[in-house]
Amino acid sequence: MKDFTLGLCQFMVTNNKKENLLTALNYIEQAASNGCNIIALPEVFNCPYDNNFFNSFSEEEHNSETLNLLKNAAKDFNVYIIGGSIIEREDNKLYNTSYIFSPEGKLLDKHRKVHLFDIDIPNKITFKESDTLTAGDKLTVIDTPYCKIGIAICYDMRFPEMFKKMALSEAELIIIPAAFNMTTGPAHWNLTLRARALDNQVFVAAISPARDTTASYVAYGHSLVASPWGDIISSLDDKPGLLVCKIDSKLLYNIREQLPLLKHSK
Ligand SMILES: NC(=O)CC(=O)C(=O)O
Repeated sequence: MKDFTLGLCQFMVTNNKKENLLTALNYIEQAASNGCNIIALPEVFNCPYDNNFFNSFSEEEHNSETLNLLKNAAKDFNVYIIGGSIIEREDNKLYNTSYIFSPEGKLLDKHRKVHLFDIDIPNKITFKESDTLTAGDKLTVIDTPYCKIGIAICYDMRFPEMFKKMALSEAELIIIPAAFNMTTGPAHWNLTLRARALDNQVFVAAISPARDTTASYVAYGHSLVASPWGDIISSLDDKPGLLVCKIDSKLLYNIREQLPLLKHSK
């Protein structure tokens, strides 16, 4: 692992795909001009997070205006892009999928959300992703010249065993496009992200859409970076914003040496 600068783009997602793509591109350009080497977008960043929109906003990988834009942006700005997630369509099935591009514009890998968000908290929030989506079934850890990056999507973060597997596959940074809501966000967002970082002695970066109180699903916001010590080293509030965070590789090496949790794990 070596030092680098991470950019998290937290913006408002609307029901106009073209507008969302333009916003994403503007944020990527701004992050690149602030020296970011790795830039990440929110969960389902080109479409409202709502089952009613998923099918009509879905795209096939081989013919996707969103993936073309991300690929070209990665090349034009010479950066790694963790493309939040989009609704991917394949063989009449829909997936919540994150695509990762290299600075050469090469598709390095993709991660399909493994744990679908099916919850029912009476009078608070009910959501059933499995009404429209199919779950992914693989772990995603990619190698870059900066560090090994694990990818998880939102509800995946609640499953510590998945994060342990990524850490054992040598992930040093885990990036999580996510969209918690106004019930689970205040209760669990910081706690869960800090715990995943501390347990696995990795940097954790979570990127949410900005909060839109008029949306059917109101995202919590609060994109953040947690360190391998388990503290929050940089964060946003609920409004649109760009988070630029310098990642100090020494921090990870020192913490792993001084408190060798991964070595002692049985
Ligand atoms: N939206 C999700 O996938 C997860 C979430 O909001 C939560 O776990 O809370």
